[in-house]
Amino acid sequence: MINKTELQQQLAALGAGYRQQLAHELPELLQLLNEPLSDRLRQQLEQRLHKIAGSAGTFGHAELGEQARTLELQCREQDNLSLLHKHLKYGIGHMQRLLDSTQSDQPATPKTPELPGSVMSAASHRIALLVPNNALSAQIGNTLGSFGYQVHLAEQIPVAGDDQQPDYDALIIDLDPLPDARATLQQLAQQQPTQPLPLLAISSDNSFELQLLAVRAGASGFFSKPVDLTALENRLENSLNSHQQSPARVLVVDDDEQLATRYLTVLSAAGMRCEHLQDPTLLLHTMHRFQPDVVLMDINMPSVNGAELARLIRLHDSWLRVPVIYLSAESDSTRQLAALLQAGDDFISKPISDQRLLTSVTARVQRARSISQALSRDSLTGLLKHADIKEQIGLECERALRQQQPLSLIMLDIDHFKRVNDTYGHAAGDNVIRGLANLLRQRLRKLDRIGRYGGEEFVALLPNCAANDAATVIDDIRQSFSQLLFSGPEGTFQCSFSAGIACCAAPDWDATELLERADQQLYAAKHAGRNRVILEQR
Ligand SMILES: Nc1nc2c(ncn2[C@@H]2O[C@H](COP(=O)(O)OP(=O)(O)OP(=O)(O)O)[C@@H](O)[C@H]2O)c(=O)[nH]1
Repeated sequence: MINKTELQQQLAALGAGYRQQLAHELPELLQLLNEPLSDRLRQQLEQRLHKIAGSAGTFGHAELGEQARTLELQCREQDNLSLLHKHLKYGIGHMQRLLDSTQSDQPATPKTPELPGSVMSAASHRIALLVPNNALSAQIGNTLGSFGYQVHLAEQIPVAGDDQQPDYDALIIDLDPLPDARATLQQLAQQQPTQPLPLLAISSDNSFELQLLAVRAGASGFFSKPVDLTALENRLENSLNSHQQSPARVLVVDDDEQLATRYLTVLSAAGMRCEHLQDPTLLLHTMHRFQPDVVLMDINMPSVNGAELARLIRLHDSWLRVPVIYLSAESDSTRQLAALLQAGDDFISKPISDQRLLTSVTARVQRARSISQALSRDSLTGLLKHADIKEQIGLECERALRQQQPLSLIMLDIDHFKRVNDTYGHAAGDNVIRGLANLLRQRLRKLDRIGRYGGEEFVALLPNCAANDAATVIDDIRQSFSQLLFSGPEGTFQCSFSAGIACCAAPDWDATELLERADQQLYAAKHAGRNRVILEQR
């Protein structure tokens, strides 16, 4: 991701290019007015003014853009051609003067947009622990360590560095031993950066007042004592996930190359992945290849209009969840509504400021992602549902065969889970399921696929991973899981799981029965006494 200075330089270069283009375009428009105004000429002028009206504001020439919009409307509505001719001549001359009044070596650059916090990679998260009680801090440290977090003990509130980026990803704080918990929370509230990092507070004081102070300090979790450690880890993971999502993917469909480049520069600088599509005939191919989270669509393009393209996207079930936002210089609200009725989700009128563009796209992506998550993910664990993980098995097998790489499939089942439910209750059982799901997610790689296959049964797919390596990884996770302490009404308890592994690899690439083969190994592990991993021998 580029920094603020680089972004400013890039925007300044784009602004200079745009200014140069206007410096050619305006005299050309004036030249056209040397001829009498025909219907064809009037149409041509309307289109060219429309383009300026939609872009000038974005490049910092707001007044010039408004003048272009007024003239565009006059081209559309004024029947008296000689009067129109006079208005156009005067108006375009005024635009020329406005352009001249901005220094060519200092292009009118709009305010640089605020960049959201940096997007983290999948690397293990660093957690600062301000928990002076040794026993509690050891319990939390051990549990989080099992989940793969790097835990650091802090003696005082970690202070953000000069660049406002603290060297930890989340803070867990026990308020009880502090001399003044309220003052500490107030101090935290004051030093919050624009995008606060996850904060989890622990206290035996459950009062409304303290919880409110915690919220003001940016807390995303509040835990009473005794602390339910797996619930704490679960909240930590959710907070980190919403804080550090993978970059948004934005497809910009616009025939105006300069404007599209500016959108791409602004959005990319905020960490988004962007593509510009100029040739509408490549739309379906690009959607398929790039898989955008959101499409920004121009309305008026030479060969096809944006509403038609939005309808084309909506013909396909797999893209129903992708929002289409029209970015258009169309100011007529009846036409805007007509475009929305055909397809599409929102309308943003050009010119659009960089900040508004960023905010609109970010909000749309977040909403589309949470809807998609709710539809395809299991609500208890956030893992893929049965049908989705089965689909992934098919896709990953095809990919493994194509790339001639091994693919390991692991089936896991929690041992004697009925007994857990019967002894500690269904809610405690749910906590165990969630704990195993989080452990798998934290310890496996980003490219691995994990699904909840049945009640307490899970499937993990490890691409480009040989059977022996998969066995080592999952056995390590098995040991960590068996050491986790879960909380029930009668006190704490521990659980274990059994796992079976099958792999398709050279020279045998048969992937069709992979799931069944892993299931047989799982059955063998249960039969051999549980709490073990059995690898298919071939
Ligand atoms: N708490 C909770 N329990 C569930 C859920 N889904 C399934 N279960 C329970 O999981 C238990 C599974 O029990 P069994 O299939 O008999 O197996 P087990 O007791 O785990 O024994 P082994 O697999 O042989 O080690 C059943 O009691 C289900 O009711 C869930 O979402 N939450």
